[in-house]
Amino acid sequence: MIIEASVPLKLTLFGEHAVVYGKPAIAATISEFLKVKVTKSDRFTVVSPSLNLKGVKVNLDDMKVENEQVSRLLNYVSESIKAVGNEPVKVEIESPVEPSVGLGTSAAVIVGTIAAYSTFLGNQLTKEEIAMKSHEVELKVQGIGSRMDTYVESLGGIILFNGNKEERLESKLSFVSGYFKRSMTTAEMLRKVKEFKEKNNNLFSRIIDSIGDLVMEAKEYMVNNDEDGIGRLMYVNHGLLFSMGVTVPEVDEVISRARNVGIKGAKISGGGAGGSVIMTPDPPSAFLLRSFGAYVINASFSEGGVTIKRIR
Ligand SMILES: Nc1ncnc2c1ncn2[C@@H]1O[C@H](COP(=O)(O)OP(=O)(O)OP(=O)(O)O)[C@@H](O)[C@H]1O
Ligand SMILES: C[C@@](O)(CCO)CC(=O)[O-]
Ligand SMILES: [Mg+2]
Repeated sequence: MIIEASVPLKLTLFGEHAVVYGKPAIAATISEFLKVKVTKSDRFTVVSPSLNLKGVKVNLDDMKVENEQVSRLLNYVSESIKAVGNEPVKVEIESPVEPSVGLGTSAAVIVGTIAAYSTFLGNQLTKEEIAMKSHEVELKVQGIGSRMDTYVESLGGIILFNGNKEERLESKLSFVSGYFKRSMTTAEMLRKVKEFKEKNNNLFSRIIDSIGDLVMEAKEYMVNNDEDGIGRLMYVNHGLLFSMGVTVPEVDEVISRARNVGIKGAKISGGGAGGSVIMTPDPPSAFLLRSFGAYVINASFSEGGVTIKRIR
């Protein structure tokens, strides 16, 4: 039997990082999908051609991986397997993008593995159950993190996260997105933001309060399809992320240039330190991203979240 889960990647439209400290945020699934295939096997194996390990196949028997770098790359997969069962399987991951680009690849690996492996074991979970289990795994591996990425990729759509509530949003707005090489993973950036918080507690509170306020304003602009309003807030959100050290010069340059050439809005999307950048869909947006070396992706919104099918 072969089970395949297809998981949409996501954009964080507003509120990344602040959401980890209880502030609202908006995320949306896009039309790029990561696939996880689970097949019967006599030993645990993970195959992921997009992981830059020069074609190494890793044997996860006993869930022990000797090489530390490999272990770090695979711990989202191995912890997801452990959360579901212990019957040996081969897990194959096929990603449309490189790992760690701010598009929720970590969440997609977890959601896909949990969805496919639990179905393989005859225990089909609801999307809410997949979301909940996936968040536990992401938190365990990263140490810090919100439920936003795992939830939106499990259920799909445009979702406002506000405290422990989720609100589905309808909007005709669209975004252009491209990603840059990252200098650190989201887990590392989350620790950096925590250090910033510890050194600047009052300031940090005021910055994330402002992010929270602009997210609630952005919600109104989203549902009213107001691209000018959304664009203005994208630059403000980016500036507040800059102030906490979440951005890198290459990305700040492209955002600055975007404003200079009249693009309505631009900001990073996701964990930062490079990674994904989103812009309003003005004529020069995709060209500008490419001219700065970004890889442009299909950022049109998708609905429905994770899908699971039996291949054989
Ligand atoms: N194709 C893949 N195969 C196996 N593991 C992957 C794959 N893609 C991502 N991962 C895992 O996810 C990690 C990257 O997670 P990270 O949170 O840094 O990026 P992201 O989820 O794309 O960004 P963000 O959380 O900001 O949206 C990788 O180090 C690896 O452990
Ligand atoms: C940076 C962050 O806010 C979004 C990453 O996509 C982390 C999280 O919410 O767990
Ligand atoms: Mg992630």
